[in-house]
Amino acid sequence: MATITSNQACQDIGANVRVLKSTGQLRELQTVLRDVETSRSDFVFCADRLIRLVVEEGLNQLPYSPMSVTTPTGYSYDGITFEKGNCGVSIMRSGEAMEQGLRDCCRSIRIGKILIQSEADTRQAKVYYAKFPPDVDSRKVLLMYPILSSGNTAIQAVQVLKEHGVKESNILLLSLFVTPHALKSVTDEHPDMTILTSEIHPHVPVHFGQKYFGTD
Ligand SMILES: O=P(O)(O)OC[C@H]1O[C@H](OP(=O)(O)OP(=O)(O)O)[C@H](O)[C@@H]1O
Repeated sequence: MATITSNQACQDIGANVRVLKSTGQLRELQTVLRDVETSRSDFVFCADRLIRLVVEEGLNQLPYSPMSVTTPTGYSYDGITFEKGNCGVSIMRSGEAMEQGLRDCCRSIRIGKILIQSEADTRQAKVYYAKFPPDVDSRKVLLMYPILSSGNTAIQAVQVLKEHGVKESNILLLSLFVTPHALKSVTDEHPDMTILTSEIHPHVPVHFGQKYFGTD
């Protein structure tokens, strides 16, 4: 069993933190998502493209085994097959925007959900709902949340997973935009979890959920 921990599509920028390699396409998507003039339709279209890039690269972080197949011409090809035993968990609401990108790659993957809301005055994150596959503690978990601003929501979600028996090292947090502050908070709190993002930047599009779903 092996994993591709570093490849041409992303860079390791510290223990368990990976960032997609910056390309023109990636930069344009990040620009459109930040632009106040972007229509909702363009926003959703570009968000879905960026989500797909992060999800595809997230799948590259999962373990695989060698597998040989026979081609129609009788040639034996030494390929690979990814290990079973993965699941997704989306943090509501904006993490739900990433579910389709994951399903497009892993047709029948199980997807759990967590609802966490921050108190307006204290910014304290509180868990309202959590549903996971029954054997979540033995699975690799692709935790989905597009924006890490303070990081409080993600920190709380990982805590809930740990309370359900998931090992930190089995969690891969997929995010689109992360602030340096959130990155430090999350990695200080949960150092064995892996984080994959498209960008670390002090200004993240905090309007993501509102604009993607068109609700306040
Ligand atoms: O890292 P944190 O500081 O916890 O914040 C993460 C996200 O949550 C907030 O959005 P919102 O409450 O609208 O979340 P939602 O879109 O998921 O509903 C905030 O604007 C960020 O986009």
